Amino acid sequence: MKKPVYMDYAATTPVDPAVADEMMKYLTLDGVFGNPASRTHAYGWQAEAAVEAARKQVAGLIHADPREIVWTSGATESDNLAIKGAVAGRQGVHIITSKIEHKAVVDTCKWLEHQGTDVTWLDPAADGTISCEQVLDALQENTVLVSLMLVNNELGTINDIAAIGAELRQRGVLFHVDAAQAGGKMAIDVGSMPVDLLALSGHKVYGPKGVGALYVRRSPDVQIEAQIHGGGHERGMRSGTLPTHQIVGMGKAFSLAQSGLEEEIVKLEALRKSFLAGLQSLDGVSLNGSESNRVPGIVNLSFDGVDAESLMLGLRDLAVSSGSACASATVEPSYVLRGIGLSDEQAHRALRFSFGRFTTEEDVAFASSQIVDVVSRLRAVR
Ligand SMILES: Cc1ncc(COP(=O)(O)O)c(C=O)c1O
Repeated sequence: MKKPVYMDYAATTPVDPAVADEMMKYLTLDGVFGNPASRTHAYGWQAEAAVEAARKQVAGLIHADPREIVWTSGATESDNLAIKGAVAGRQGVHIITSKIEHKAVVDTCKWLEHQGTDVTWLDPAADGTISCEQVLDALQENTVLVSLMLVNNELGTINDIAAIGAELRQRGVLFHVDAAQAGGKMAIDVGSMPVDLLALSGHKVYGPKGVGALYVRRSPDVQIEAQIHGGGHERGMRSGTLPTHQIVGMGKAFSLAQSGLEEEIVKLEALRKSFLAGLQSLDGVSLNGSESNRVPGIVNLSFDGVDAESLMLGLRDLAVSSGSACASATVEPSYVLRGIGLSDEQAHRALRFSFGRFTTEEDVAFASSQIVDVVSRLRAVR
């Protein structure tokens, strides 16, 4: 069976072949399979050296000090560690987040809310962004943390994290940023972006699933409570034997992302233009989220008069996502699209198309022609 054209890079990316090759060297007896925490023999030392080299590569992409990188199992865990770790043991505190964060942040903040933490849930503007003023207006004397995403996973929109961070730094409020969808898609420099905690994921950047990192600023020094206890790995912040092959994979993936970043952005911008140009013959198509403040590889579109579920069924030769979560038998409209002001009906008409490193001009031309055909057909039988 011919595989559908993959247009769901925001869900996950294929592992780059160069990354897979590198990972294979860290698994078997003839490779570096030791436990990086084994201090008594060369097997451990070699594994530890590989982990530290990868730490440098991941730090490199965001211009951090390698000592500021804590390995985790993915951005979900990084978000949990950052948010719970910043609030742990503090009574009567207040935190701020938005209604369109990823579930890893939303559900973590809801859990804290149930434990008694006061949470302000900001409403984004219709373009999908949160403004500096909104954050400043929501601050209270007891605010200890703000958590916002850099790039929204459903819309591809970018928040002005540098401006918000500068204000929060002045006021001594910790700033956590979920950058899972930003890594490898835009330049990130923690030198000019005053954030304290920043979550990254391996599998969104052509690395393996099941590995991620949390950037924890050293200057000024940020203290968080560990959420997983055990052998005291990662300077006590996250215990558990480090998965050398996963970490080496994430390191290689991040170094490829760094060296190819500019070229990749140019390529994705061109693909996006071609994709949208291919849809020009259709009317009643609207882009969800800001026109300009966005990464090029994620495009969320609503099609007037067409239900996204039917559209997806018609687009059998494309792998896309609706951004809706299936809860039991009913398909809930995306809370992100509802969050930017779309009605349930409008949210049900949206699909997310995301492309990446291995997408070709032929792929996007095929995708847009399929969309034109299926949307026209569905509209004709209304
Ligand atoms: C914005 C955002 N945050 C967090 C996550 C969770 O990342 P992971 O799959 O590495 O746990 C994702 C992945 O979908 C995401 O898009």
